[in-house]
Amino acid sequence: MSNEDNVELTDGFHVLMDTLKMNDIDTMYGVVGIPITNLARLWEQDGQKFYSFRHEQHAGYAASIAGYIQGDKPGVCLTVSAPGFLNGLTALAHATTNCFPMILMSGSSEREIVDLMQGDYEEMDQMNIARPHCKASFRINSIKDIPIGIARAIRTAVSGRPGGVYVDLPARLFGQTLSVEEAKQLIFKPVDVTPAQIPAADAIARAAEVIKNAKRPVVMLGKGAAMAKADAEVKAFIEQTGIPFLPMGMAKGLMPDTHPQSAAATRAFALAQCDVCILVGARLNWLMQHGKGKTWGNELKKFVQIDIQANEIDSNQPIAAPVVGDVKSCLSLLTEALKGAPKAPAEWTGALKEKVDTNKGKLATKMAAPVAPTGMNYSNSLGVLKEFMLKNPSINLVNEGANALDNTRMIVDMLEPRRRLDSGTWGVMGIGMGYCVAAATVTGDPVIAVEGDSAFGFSGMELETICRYNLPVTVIIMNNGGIYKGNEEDPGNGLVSCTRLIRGRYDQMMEAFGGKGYLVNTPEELKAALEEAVASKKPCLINAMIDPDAGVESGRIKSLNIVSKVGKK
Ligand SMILES: Cc1ncc(Cn2c(C)c(CCOP(=O)(O)OP(=O)(O)O)sc2=O)c(N)n1
Ligand SMILES: [Mg+2]
Repeated sequence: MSNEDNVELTDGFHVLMDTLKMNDIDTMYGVVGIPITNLARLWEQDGQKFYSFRHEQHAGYAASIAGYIQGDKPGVCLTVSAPGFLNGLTALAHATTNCFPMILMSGSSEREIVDLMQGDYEEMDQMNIARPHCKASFRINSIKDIPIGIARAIRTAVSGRPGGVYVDLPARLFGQTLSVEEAKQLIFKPVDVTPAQIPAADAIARAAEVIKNAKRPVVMLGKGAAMAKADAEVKAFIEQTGIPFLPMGMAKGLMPDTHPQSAAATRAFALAQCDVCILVGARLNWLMQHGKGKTWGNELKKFVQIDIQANEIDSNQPIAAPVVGDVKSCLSLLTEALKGAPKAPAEWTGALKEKVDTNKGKLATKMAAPVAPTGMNYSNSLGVLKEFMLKNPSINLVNEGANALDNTRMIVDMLEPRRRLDSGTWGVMGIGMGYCVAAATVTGDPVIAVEGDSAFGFSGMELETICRYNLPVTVIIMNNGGIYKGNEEDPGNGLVSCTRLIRGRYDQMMEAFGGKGYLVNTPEELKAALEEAVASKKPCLINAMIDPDAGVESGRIKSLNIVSKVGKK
């Protein structure tokens, strides 16, 4: 395109696309509509990937977990203005809470109309609405600012503690033009967006001293260590020190769950009895009972905390040895400082090993239990998946629900890092199908999703998306016919229990979109279906009928559900 001076021109669409490509971004997840449909069309015509979803929240979850898996590059979600932006905002907040690097880009109304509240099409002050829910919120008003605006968004999303960034794109920006020459001068790739952040020498010395004097140390591995891809550094530290480790949900597989130093099978005993806990990219939040109470033996432990965010230190408990920096740098230096130090005391590691072996024996008995007439339970069904994943470790495992989440996390061992992708810090329901699309498209590996039947309901329509892109995804519905359980009595007066669901034929839902559905009632049927489904590399859904009475209310966080003191009035 050129103007009367015969100068070759480009426009906002192409400067944005060229800037994203310059930063190795070749994929967007989203839902098209005014004013971004033609951006998505041009993006695909340029040979880039656009995964078109049925709801922006799931496109956003896909972008959030794509960022987590990639680590040094954010996932990108593109939405229309106002309602589309708001649908994506939950996922942006989820990314920020979980420290996943993600960019939400939404088309928007023009400032002058929004600021005078003159009633534009889908009018909303999106940049300011997003700001409290993400690391940063930018608006790009001029075509010349696109390169620096995207560079800022990428660096903010991936550097330091990663998180979500919002980029507001007023519709008129796309129609602005600029000479191709000038655009070439402006477009750049930011240098070193995830710089090493080296901890202070005295912090390393202090932490090494605390660890050397520990009688009953334990390491807690968080998803921050998994996302940092500190696989080698974690292995070296754990094996040189001999210290037992506990992985948080998404850190499973960073060290194989079958490793002899894993204390996961006796987490409660390890946390209550330890005297020093070394937090590696893990926060002392609600998932760890804030580092206090009976979980921790009702006594203050000595904490060593490795975290890239300085103000995470002392968030819940005093930290005896804070080590602020990136996980790789911190662990390498700490391992060096501990060279030659005695390993963790055999008395402690032996006591843990004994407990681990006992608890694993109990679980094995539960997994081998015969199926009751009322259906499989979580143990004898997930025992099948446990065996399958041990034989096929390079499969992405997506997981959400309550009992479906807690039991899968406890029963199914992970052998590889960044393969277990779950509800994360918020315990949000609805991440399932979006995560499946991203895990399959980012890694190219098969995906298995273990879904509570209620959790699946939040994103179930994206089965059509999964079928449209013919992705190697096997969804297992743990169908107990309810939220937590499926047998709660109806309250009478023709009302239906608030926790009950239809124990439906989700397998037929998958068949409706051309995928393969299986209905299974026994572990044997589940095993056969799982093997066939994953081998097919096609979209499949296994509807696993689970005893409605098998679960417990709210999994292991029942205490968070306040119960009325006055009962029914
Ligand atoms: C967005 C959202 N809504 C509601 C909830 C509350 N919730 C809900 C609705 C869950 C579903 C539990 O039922 P399920 O069928 O998925 O799993 P199980 O029946 O196997 O426990 S777990 C849970 O915390 C949530 N965490 N997130
Ligand atoms: Mg359920």
